[in-house]
Amino acid sequence: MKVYVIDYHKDDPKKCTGKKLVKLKLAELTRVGKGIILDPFSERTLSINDKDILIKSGITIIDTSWNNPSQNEFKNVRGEHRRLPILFAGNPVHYGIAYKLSSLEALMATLYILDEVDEAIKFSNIVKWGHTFIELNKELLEAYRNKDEEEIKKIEEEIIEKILRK
Ligand SMILES: C[S@@+](CC[C@H](N)C(=O)[O-])C[C@H]1O[C@@H](n2cnc3c(N)ncnc32)[C@H](O)[C@@H]1O
Repeated sequence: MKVYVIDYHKDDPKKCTGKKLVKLKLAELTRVGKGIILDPFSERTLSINDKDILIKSGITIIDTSWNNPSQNEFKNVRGEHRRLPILFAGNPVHYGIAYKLSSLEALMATLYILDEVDEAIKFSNIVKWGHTFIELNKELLEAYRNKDEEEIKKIEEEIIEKILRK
């Protein structure tokens, strides 16, 4: 399984998990999108239907800043764009915030949902807080795992409704 990173060099290099993946040779730098493009602005939601794309062509993470992400940084990248369903960041910068995942967390979530749990856990070991993300989202990740897009959207709607009712 191939992991690619498009790096816009917008974040503190010391905290950047995209750079870390490349440095550890767990991902390859690219300028063109390949396979699944992790794009929080996408209308399509990642699901088990995307597993073939992962296997054949891999996954591309777009490492930009959450402070000022430009939609063009995503739009200009060719490939199969997918957003992740609601999940909460476990990293120290955005802890507890919905949807604002780090590059590494987005990769772990993708692998988990596509039923590659062992791979997701392997990646969680490269940072101190990696396991926190999995623990924090365990119930959600298990609910989304191996499900198709419609099922995932339905689960997500129910979760959001529950949060709003609180
Ligand atoms: C905005 S960058 C932040 C990069 C930061 N330097 C780091 O180390 O995490 C995180 C990237 O992970 C992916 N990502 C994060 N949350 C996502 C979500 N909810 N849906 C889809 N992709 C997401 C996207 O490729 C996104 O651009």
